[in-house]
Amino acid sequence: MGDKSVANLGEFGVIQHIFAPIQSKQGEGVQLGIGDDAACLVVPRTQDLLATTDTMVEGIHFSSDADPYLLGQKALAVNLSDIAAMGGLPRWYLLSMAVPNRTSQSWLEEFARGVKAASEMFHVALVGGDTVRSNAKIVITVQMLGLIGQHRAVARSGAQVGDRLYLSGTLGDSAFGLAHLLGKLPAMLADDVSYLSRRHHLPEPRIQLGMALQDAALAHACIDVSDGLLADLQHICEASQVSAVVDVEKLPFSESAQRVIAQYGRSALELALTGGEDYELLFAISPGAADQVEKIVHQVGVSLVEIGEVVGVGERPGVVVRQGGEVLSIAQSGWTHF
Ligand SMILES: Nc1ncnc2c1ncn2[C@@H]1O[C@H](COP(=O)(O)OP(=O)(O)OP(=O)(O)O)[C@@H](O)[C@H]1O
Ligand SMILES: Cc1ncc(C[n+]2csc(CCOP(=O)(O)O)c2C)c(N)n1
Ligand SMILES: [Mg+2]
Repeated sequence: MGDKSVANLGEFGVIQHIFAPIQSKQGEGVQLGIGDDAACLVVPRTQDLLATTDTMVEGIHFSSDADPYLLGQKALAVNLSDIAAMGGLPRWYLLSMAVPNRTSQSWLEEFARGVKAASEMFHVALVGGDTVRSNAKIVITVQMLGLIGQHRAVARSGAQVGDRLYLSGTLGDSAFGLAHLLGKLPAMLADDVSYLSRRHHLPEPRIQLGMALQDAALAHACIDVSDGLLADLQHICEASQVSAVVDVEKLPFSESAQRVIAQYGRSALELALTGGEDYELLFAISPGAADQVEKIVHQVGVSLVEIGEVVGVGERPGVVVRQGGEVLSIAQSGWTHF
């Protein structure tokens, strides 16, 4: 197909030749999939349905020269991460694209190859979508549907005073990778650039962790860190009507991130806490449940560290960051679109 534009294929050509082949066989629980006016899905009687959506816009969520294969994987990963944060099992998804005429067929094919790779890796089935022309930028929307036991969804609103706050994986890698790509934080070792930019382009949705926490009824509240640790912790605080204290000394940083912070100091530290797109799980558990956390670490093979605690609400819900006994004042808590 070379570098011909998608305009050569036409709307139904794009669906038939590029998107439909992502789903080569009927997914489990799919009564009607791609090709009808709506998909028809079988939700088992004993389960609740989780539904989430995330949009990615060229120039806002990814640069025009981003690798379409990785972008396809990321479009799914950010949605899978939201299902993970609820403790559910992702099952089905819809994919909607607004595509300008200038887009090449090979770009779209690579994108679809990335979507297919992620959907096979995480066992989710494409059941529909929408394909339209854009007069400017590429816009990608995924809606992810998942299943969870009845009334078992882990909300943001259950954090209790005295709870310990835990974070999976490491913090700030994605923000550092992006900053370097955008020409900020230029001084980095080549190995760090490749690790950090990979963490930016290819987040790992913590599905097994979310399900294990839910299964053990361990997390009182959970959120995935997409806007930044401080912003997303603030969301838990507001939903739960509590406040939180985070200790910088406890935060988990990768070796690459530690080198960036050593090089750039306070501004890099603030970026790690506020940059976002970590797609790690942040959750609150009872102070007596630390042993169970260790079991889950072994079960799912993802590191979990205690980063702070839940405190009384005070005047209003808020997050305090402490370092060496002092309170750090950080102006921006995370990413906002407007
Ligand atoms: N246009 C909208 N209409 C209805 N609900 C919306 C709309 N935009 C966002 N929401 C809802 O508001 C809540 C917060 O949305 P937000 O997009 O910040 O989710 P998030 O998981 O915190 O972030 P991310 O978008 O990075 O996944 C979610 O419950 C979402 O479904
Ligand atoms: C080119 C480019 N510039 C900036 C960013 C950073 N960025 C965009 S959206 C977002 C938060 C999550 O989005 P949402 O809340 O929409 O899920 C972040 C941190 C990027 N990824 N690419
Ligand atoms: Mg989320």
